[in-house]
Amino acid sequence: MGGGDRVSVLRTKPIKDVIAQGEVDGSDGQLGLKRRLGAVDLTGFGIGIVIGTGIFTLTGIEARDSAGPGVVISFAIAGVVALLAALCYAELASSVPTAGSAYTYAYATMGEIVAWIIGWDLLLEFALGAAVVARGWSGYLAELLDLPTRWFGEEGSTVNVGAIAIVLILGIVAIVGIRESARITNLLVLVKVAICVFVVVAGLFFVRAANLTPFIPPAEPAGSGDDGIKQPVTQALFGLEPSVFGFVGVLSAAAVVFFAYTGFEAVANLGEETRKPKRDLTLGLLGTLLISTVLYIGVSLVVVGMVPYTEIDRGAPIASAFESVGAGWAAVLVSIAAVAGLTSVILVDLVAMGRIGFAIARDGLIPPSIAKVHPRWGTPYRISAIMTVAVALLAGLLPLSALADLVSIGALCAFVLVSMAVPILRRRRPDLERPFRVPFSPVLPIVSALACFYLMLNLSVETWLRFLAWMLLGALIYFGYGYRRNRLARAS
Ligand SMILES: NC(=[NH2+])NCCC[C@H](N)C(=O)O
Repeated sequence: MGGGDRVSVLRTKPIKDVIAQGEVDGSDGQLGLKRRLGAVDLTGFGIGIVIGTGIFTLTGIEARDSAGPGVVISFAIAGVVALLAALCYAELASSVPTAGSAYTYAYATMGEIVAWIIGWDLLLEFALGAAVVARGWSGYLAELLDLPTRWFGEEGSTVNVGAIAIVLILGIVAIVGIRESARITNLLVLVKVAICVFVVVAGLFFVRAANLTPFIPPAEPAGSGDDGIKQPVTQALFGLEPSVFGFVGVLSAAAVVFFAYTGFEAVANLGEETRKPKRDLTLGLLGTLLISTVLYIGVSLVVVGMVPYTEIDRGAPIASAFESVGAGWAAVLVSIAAVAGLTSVILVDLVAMGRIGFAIARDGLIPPSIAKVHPRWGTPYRISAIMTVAVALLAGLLPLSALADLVSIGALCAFVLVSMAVPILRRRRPDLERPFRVPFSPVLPIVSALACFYLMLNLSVETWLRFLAWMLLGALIYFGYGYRRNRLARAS
């Protein structure tokens, strides 16, 4: 199944090459990473990147503007869709452990151009994920410590010093070592998960049934806000009347809060650094998703149960819910959890981003010299350093909060393709060893792809246009460089 007999943009990378590449040991000094992680570390990285801005801010906005207490159902729906994608990831990651995740699976199944599209898409998701959250981190810290918004705030700051600083510091941690990154991530995860559990348990005492009825407020026409390129693609395509609340509101909130689940795929990028990848990648991916879904449902239920949805705070819904019942001290804890959460999200985004870039550069689709692994730290330090600086500049100079949807569309696009890769790989390489198998294939992977695509259609026309612009830039780079210069092209 080599590429030589195919139109070259569709050439595929033989699966045995993919596996051999992943097994190169970093200690040879060459293009290989070192195996230093176990199942707990992987789950730590997963929860590290998942629980962050989403639960701490989107809960309030979506409950108030779109779903009411039904936002709990939105979190559950988004969690189920993410879980379907995670099952598909688990099958591919455990049978073909790599640093490139979706990019590499596509290279082995759907061909080079699709691989490049996913790789380029993942770079967008992870780089922008880090930048958007760094911006939020800075704003949160400014509020907590009363820092000047000129340098730290979201609005009106020219150069966001806080965002640049946090990206550079965490970028250095990511470069210095995967063990160091794992230790810090695990610590931050412990803090935020403990506080989330506390929020759920303590919050239950303040839940009032009256706040939860009606659970899904009746649908009503939306205000005039969502016109033109701001409207969801579904609405633009099918001419649906814009409405909020009701079941439609719950669904559109599910598309937005999906952001809160994005990032778990980062675990699949650590396949070459895991000691027992065949077992632990599955545990890491599914463990992350199960724990996060339970916590999200618990936290959102408590928030809408404590405060009438019409009065929920848009900026800091959880902290102010506790303030409103006179437990202001709990609000401090919640702020600590938020800062810990956002910090770990940025760190894991930077770690994963380096692995994706590493895998692409190793294949020569971008210059292979930047894939070099540091002899002592065992990390792809060149590509990580280049991308960290790029992310710091982005986060420092651009008001990014509007771009969070671009992170979601990037994740969803990868999920669609990963889901499709599962049945394709089963037919092409039927006797590959598969430590984990998605149940009910191909039905479940197809449902997963359709559900992710449906959520993509719920994002705005504007987001789609930006996404297409990024892809166009990618096409220029591919045909200008990678198409001719990559390893498979040179070998044929
Ligand atoms: N690669 C990413 N998708 N990064 C962003 C992760 C955002 C995270 N799920 C949150 O709620 O804050």
